[in-house]
Amino acid sequence: MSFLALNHISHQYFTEKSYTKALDNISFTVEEGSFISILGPSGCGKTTLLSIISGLIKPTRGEVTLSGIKVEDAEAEIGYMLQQDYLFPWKTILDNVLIGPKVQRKQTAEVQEKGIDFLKEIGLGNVIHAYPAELSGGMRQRAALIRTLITDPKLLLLDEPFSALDYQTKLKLEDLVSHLLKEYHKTSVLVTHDIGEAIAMSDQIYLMKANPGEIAEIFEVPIELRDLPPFQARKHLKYQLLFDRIWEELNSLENKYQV
Ligand SMILES: Nc1ncnc2c1ncn2[C@@H]1O[C@H](COP(=O)(O)OP(=O)(O)OP(=O)(O)O)[C@@H](O)[C@H]1O
Repeated sequence: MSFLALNHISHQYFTEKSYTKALDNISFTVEEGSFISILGPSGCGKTTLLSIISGLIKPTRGEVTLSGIKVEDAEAEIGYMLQQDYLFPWKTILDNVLIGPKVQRKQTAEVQEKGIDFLKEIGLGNVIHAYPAELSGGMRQRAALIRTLITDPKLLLLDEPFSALDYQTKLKLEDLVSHLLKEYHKTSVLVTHDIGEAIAMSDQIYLMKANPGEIAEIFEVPIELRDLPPFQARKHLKYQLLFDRIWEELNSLENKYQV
């Protein structure tokens, strides 16, 4: 049985005057512990696909399963990291991290210790009692990741989590996030516009085309790159070769479909 399986997903948005065929017949599977990226031009349906994987949107056709269970029934197993951190400004970093366990009534001393350990591991040990406004954007995103990981989700959905950060912070955070996700053997799906980020972080890259949204091509990231931290992977010759292939494919898709 596949860990994550998308079976013939199609989705249409209906408005009063028109309808948009956002996704057409998308099927693929993701292995447990792997990291995949969904890459594509604006409007190709990346966010729609991620919302369907999360169970937030029910597709017009098809279904998504997580360990054989429909995602709508596996909500607790799915964690998110979004472009905005959505930390509560009136709560300390530690209290923000412990929101999930609190809501689930699982806020034990052990969980609190786990939260503190996680925060130390990601370099936030000295700000656990600070408030979000006292932290930089990169620090807040790190706290948001820990808030997600503390509930131990089976699947992590990352929706452009680094796109609001400055370039240097983004590169540092890619390394930290990648390290943590590998250490805890998480399965992750990243949506991004950034070819370099997709290559540096993923095992596979699903390139989408628009109108309607379909998987145009799947790129396997060379094993030599997967074993490296993203920052190091970016310096590898195979990174550059794959970057060029994806760049060309994206350009030809844009010319073909006038995106
Ligand atoms: N709520 C909605 N109602 C109607 N049409 C929608 C809705 N959400 C998205 N669409 C349309 O569906 C298509 C896919 O949109 P989606 O936001 O999933 O693309 P995307 O690849 O995530 O775009 P971007 O990279 O710009 O965020 C687009 O044509 C968009 O206009």
